[in-house]
Amino acid sequence: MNDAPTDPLAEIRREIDRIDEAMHLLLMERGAVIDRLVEVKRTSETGSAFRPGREAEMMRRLAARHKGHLPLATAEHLWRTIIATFTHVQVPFTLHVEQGGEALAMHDLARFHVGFDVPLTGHSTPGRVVEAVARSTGDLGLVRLDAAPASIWWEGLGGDGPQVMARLPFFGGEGHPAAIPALVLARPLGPASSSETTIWGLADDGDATLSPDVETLASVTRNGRRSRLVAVKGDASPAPGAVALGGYACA
Ligand SMILES: O=C(O)C(=O)C[C@]1(C(=O)O)C=C[C@@H](O)C=C1
Repeated sequence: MNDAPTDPLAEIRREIDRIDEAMHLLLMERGAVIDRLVEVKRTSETGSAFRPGREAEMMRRLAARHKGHLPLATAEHLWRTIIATFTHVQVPFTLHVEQGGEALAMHDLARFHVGFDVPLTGHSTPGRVVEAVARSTGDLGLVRLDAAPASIWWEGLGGDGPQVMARLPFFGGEGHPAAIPALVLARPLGPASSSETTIWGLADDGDATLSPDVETLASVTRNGRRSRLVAVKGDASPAPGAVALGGYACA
């Protein structure tokens, strides 16, 4: 009989190694499943593998089962990195990031969401991000949600051009490491996008009032003409003449 005392630290480390190996094996297995997904998914229709509605569902489930010491933001970052990496594996893309003001926070937000396999290109204004996404087939854009921006940058959204696909931070909350408010842009993705909340652009002479459930995200007044970017739950137009500019799912 071997009655040598077991080293509790060595035992715990063996447990950690077992868990790490299982996680690594599962991640590699996930990669093989993605290979099968590529064959059945009709990515060629949009030129992008990004599926924001599906990602929102996955994030909600992640939050619902989350407990213990690991911060939810860390779990979110790990999964965002995994998902973005597998999005890039399916169809390579660049993330165009507005880095005019708050450049460091925007860079952190980008890396929090896409990890390090997705290349980033910085742009000095949101308008340049919109143009870069418009010129691409499947690139994504990240623009800061500034309530009083220097330009009506959303004039470049809509139609066949870039649209709003997600709003960040998805969870946010106290102490979130990447909480700068921003919008994710992409060329139209068809049914892969979400319109739980829709985004609209509208202009008036400064006299139109909107219903209280309309959230104004940004507003610019020029020569007495006010242009606003607004968000509304559901898909009902907030005002006559409002132009739909995308939509997103919330946590
Ligand atoms: O479900 C898909 O369509 C996928 O491409 C898979 C996956 C993932 O890695 O889970 C990757 C990209 C999408 O944005 C959503 C999810």
